[in-house]
Amino acid sequence: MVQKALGGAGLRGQVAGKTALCTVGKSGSGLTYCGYDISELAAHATFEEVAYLLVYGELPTVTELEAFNHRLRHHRRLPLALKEVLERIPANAHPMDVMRTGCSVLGNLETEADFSHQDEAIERLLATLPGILCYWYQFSHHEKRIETATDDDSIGAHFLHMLHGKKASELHQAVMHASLVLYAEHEFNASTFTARVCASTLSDMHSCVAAAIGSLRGPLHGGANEAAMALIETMTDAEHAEKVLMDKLASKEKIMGFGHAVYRTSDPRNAIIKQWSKRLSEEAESPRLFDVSERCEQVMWREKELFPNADFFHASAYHYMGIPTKLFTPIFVMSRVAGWAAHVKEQRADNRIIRPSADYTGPEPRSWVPIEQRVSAIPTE
Ligand SMILES: CC(=O)SCCNC(=O)CCNC(=O)[C@H](O)C(C)(C)COP(=O)(O)OP(=O)(O)OC[C@H]1O[C@@H](n2cnc3c(N)ncnc32)[C@H](O)[C@@H]1OP(=O)(O)O
Ligand SMILES: O=C([O-])CC(=O)C(=O)O
Repeated sequence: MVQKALGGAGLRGQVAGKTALCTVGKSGSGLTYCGYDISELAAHATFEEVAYLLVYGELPTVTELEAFNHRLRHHRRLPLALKEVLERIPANAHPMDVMRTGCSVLGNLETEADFSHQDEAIERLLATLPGILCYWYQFSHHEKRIETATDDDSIGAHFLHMLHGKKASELHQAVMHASLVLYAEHEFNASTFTARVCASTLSDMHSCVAAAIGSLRGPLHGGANEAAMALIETMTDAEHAEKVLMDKLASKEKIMGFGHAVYRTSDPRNAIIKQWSKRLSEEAESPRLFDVSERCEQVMWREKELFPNADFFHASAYHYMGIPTKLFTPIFVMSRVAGWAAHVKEQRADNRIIRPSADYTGPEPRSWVPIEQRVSAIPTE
């Protein structure tokens, strides 16, 4: 017998499986990765340490981290065939489509032979996704064929180096670490659940990650950081921000970067990225974007009791680092691939195909009608 869906639309509140990777909103607003609080990880860990924690289950020792970092640096070079595909993707393509295609092409060229090679596939994806994005971006926008094998110590610094053509400052490297740590993992969010559904069919790692990229692309999920930027850049100052938001709320528009499916009072990642955005605004001596964002936060709480999620202050932070808006969501991919891959491993380790049921809402059984006797159901003009 089909059970009626608990928790209503969107499977909200339903437990759909087990994970040892992450808790979201357990104490109302908390977030942990493998038992470590997000505020501690964002303050002390590099992104690579967090990726290691997720993929291998424990924080690395000094030797393990050195070896991991070495492998990630060593694997940055893109295969020629992948570069040739990237060169054919036009400049007006959506960069998330570039990421999805890049992941897919890599899967063709370096197919995960069997699950005993999953860690190699994961490390290669972590190492190459920034290069896939920047190689396409620089070629399609500036006709430059860049070298994707930089000697930067971290994935964040490596990305900024390829994007700007010079080494990133200490501050920008620190912001990238925090940002990538914050985005790395979030339990059964839409894109991770997509990856797990794909993994549950015993599919390969690249298919799981490509499917997850497709889910992350939408503005209700990862795409919200770009949509938030599109909103705040229209705001000339805090007073104007107030007016824009009040008009939008009056016309029942959704404000991207606010609200959450699980957290009820705050998203713990917000306070952290907000602090970094403030630091960057001070460095840039350009407070407008930070000020309008802060006013948005006040208005949304006052009017709707909605709070900024991880995406909202990421918009101003990334903008202050000179990152083009359309590259915001792909950065989320560079980070979340660690979480997706960890979930794929977890699913594979204790698998049963994910196949829920549906409440049927269609017509009662009816008789077959031969085509010549059918009356069109489409209204004529
Ligand atoms: C990293 C991430 O993926 S974080 C999420 C990024 N996404 C966004 O920022 C997009 C904007 N936010 C949203 O669309 C939603 O808040 C989601 C998708 C994140 C969560 O959706 P839900 O779980 O369905 O939201 P929830 O049930 O809390 O919504 C409650 C009410 O608040 C409203 N609401 C929720 N978010 C917003 C918002 N950003 N702006 C205006 N109203 C909102 C809903 O429309 C709903 O109103 P209703 O009861 O009159 O229909
Ligand atoms: O958990 C969610 O639904 C969305 C989210 O914040 C994330 O994936 O980081």
